[in-house]
Amino acid sequence: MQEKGLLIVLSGPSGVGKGTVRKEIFSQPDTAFEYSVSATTRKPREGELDGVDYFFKTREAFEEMIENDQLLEYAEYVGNYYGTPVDYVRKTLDEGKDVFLEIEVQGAGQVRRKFPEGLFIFLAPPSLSELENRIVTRGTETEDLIKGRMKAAREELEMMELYDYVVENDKVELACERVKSIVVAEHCRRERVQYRYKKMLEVD
Ligand SMILES: Nc1nc2c(ncn2[C@@H]2O[C@H](COP(=O)(O)OP(=O)(O)O)[C@@H](O)[C@H]2O)c(=O)[nH]1
Ligand SMILES: Nc1ncnc2c1ncn2[C@@H]1O[C@H](COP(=O)(O)OP(=O)(O)O)[C@@H](O)[C@H]1O
Repeated sequence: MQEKGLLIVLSGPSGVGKGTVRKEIFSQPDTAFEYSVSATTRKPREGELDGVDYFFKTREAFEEMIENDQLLEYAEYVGNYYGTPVDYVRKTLDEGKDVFLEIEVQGAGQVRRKFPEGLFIFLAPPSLSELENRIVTRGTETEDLIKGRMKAAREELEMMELYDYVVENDKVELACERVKSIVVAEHCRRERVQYRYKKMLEVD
């Protein structure tokens, strides 16, 4: 039987740099994880592509996905739905590949209940003021939305203790290295290595 891949969940407050760290990880040629593209009802930002950055959906289409049980998790965040299509995740894990989710903390909580064997990594900002700087300098939000995101961020930071690992995103390259090292260590810690040896011993 094919050994299953590892479900890696990167979460943390909005504006901490999840998207930035994820893009950097996936731009590196030695990264062997598969990225799970999320569905959302938020409008595409300039340069974003359907099916690459997100599957952009209407509210009706998204609600249909919820009703048809097509989402592993979903959350409504600052007025929009975000969710993880479940088929891709299951299929890819069954193929023995690691799947990487980059999602906000409500959704990560749902994934934890469904996939307790997943690897849950919390990306933390160096400070609250730096988090606010990042949300402001990104410049995609109005003042009201920034306030909403900061309020959510404070609550989200309290969820940190439910995670397997906390990675500080001080410098993007360092944060990426930490995430990748954790995944390597996790593979060594779990049955994967033992499983391979068991197979070898069975053959001999
Ligand atoms: N629960 C959940 N959250 C998601 C998903 N995809 C993206 N998010 C999160 O939704 C939040 C808002 O995303 P977005 O509008 O792209 O803004 P940004 O990531 O803050 O630039 C971020 O915290 C994302 O990580 C998903 O499939 N499920
Ligand atoms: N380590 C970092 N140092 C400084 N700025 C960062 C760092 N990581 C991300 N940023 C910036 O912070 C802002 C928010 O990052 P983003 O990846 O959109 O966050 P998230 O996906 O968590 O909402 C962006 O302007 C990004 O360039």
